[in-house]
Amino acid sequence: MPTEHLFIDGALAAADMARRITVVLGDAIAARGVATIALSGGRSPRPVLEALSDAALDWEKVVVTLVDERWVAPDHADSNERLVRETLLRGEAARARFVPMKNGAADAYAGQAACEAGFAALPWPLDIVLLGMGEDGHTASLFPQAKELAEGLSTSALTLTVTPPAAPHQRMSLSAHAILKSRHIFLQIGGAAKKAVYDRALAGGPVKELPIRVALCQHQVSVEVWISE
Ligand SMILES: O=C1O[C@H](COP(=O)(O)O)[C@@H](O)[C@H](O)[C@H]1O
Repeated sequence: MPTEHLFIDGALAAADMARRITVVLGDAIAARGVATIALSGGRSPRPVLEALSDAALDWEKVVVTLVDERWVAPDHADSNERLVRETLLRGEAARARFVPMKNGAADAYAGQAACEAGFAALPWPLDIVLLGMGEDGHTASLFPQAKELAEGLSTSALTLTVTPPAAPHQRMSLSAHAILKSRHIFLQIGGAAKKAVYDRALAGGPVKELPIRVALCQHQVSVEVWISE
């Protein structure tokens, strides 16, 4: 079972999560000289990343990358790289090394090999994989109904290309294998609708219907969940 941190307010949850991330990254630097974190996109992480940006960390020793990315230019409004650059990689935190998922290839399928090579060169296991969840139960870009979902759940590669069935843009995503090859999984669940999906995912059912189960229902890596109303 995941460890749950319960908050009445999303801002308090975000501040607490940022504090916990700071501790884990600081401990990683002390133990191994480097700390690694993979971040999700979407709306949920914004306040966490803004708070984390002010953390007193040796940012030169921090590697920041992504859990998933939309195949759009890095200045596009839907770009997760843009989100991370605008919210986290400011001030002292700009000294962190950012490893993007998007590269210069014409599309995500053509860019897959270079993306995988970039991830293979990271120091594994990653210290933190910060996940979000959609109301359809997707996490990273592992979408229910996606034709690539079976691959995402079974491949030994770290990344894969996904065309979401009902969301815009081709995506790059961490595979389930990569998500579980981390020291800590942190998950944000904000609002009643997501909480209901989260509860359903904990209760059971096939991973292909609620892919978030891949992170929640396993014994490989510790999971902490920040839940807010
Ligand atoms: O498409 C995505 O959605 C999920 C959830 O996003 P949110 O806006 O509801 O927080 C996100 O975790 C994932 O990284 C993103 O690409």
